[in-house]
Amino acid sequence: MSADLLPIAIPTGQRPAPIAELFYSFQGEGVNLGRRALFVRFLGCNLTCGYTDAPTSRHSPAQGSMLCDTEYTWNSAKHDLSAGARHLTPQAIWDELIQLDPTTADPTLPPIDLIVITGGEPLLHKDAVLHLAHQARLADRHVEIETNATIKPGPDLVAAGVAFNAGLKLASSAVPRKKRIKPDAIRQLEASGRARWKFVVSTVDDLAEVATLQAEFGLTEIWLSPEGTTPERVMEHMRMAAAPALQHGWNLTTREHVLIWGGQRAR
Ligand SMILES: Nc1nc2[nH]cc(C(=O)O)c2c(=O)[nH]1
Ligand code: SF4
Ligand SMILES: [Mg+2]
Repeated sequence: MSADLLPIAIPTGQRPAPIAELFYSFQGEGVNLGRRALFVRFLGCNLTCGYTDAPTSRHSPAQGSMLCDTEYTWNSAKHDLSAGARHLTPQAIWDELIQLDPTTADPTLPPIDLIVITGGEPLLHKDAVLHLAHQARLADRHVEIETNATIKPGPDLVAAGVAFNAGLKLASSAVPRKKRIKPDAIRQLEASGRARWKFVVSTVDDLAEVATLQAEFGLTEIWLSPEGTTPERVMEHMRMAAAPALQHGWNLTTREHVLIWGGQRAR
């Protein structure tokens, strides 16, 4: 980890935050694809991908083709959010992560140097995320935050040295543009120099919108990610996106956990 970062001040805020799951897997997407990682998944999201508004019943039909693959973190009309969820202080989250790390039980194993913080939208729980980022830095582990890029990360989190997998949502999510495109947040993330822009794609219309957003906001590092919770859909959308990605100078990730485990939770 680079030594040019600001000094660390561990915040004292230890308000409990809602956790959907903690798990150990491979980072299934992006620049660290295939690396072993410890995952923190927070509950709650400020968007409703697949729906224009928060669904009111379990039968509310989806309006978008891009569906959220973790509806169990926010869609209370369809899921009992309290089932299996826990409220943990940021330090308790960190302590459990360390217990999940197989290196803790067997120090002969190579250490896990990556922590992935996801949701839902993890930046709704910024104090907890900041605490985890500081602890990770002290332990010389990298942090990637999977965010929907609608919330400004703030200078503290940027100074903590985390990377942002900034998953801007497209029209195919059915979320109104005003809610999913927040120019100030996008600019702050881009200016941090630590944002990789991730777009979940399944159609050529999605690709055209990626090009428009890239030009509008001057996004530098773009990753396409194939929509889907089955290996077949992931492969179909990778094949659709491959040639345009090469042509535009975009990277293309797979979703390794879907190829291996389909849509299973905590994988
Ligand atoms: N293995 C694995 N890698 C992931 N990368 C980002 C994930 C996410 O849900 O944000 C994810 C996930 O759910 N599983
Ligand atoms: S931003 Fe992510 S977690 Fe939130 S609804 Fe959209 S896909 Fe789901
Ligand atoms: Mg996922």
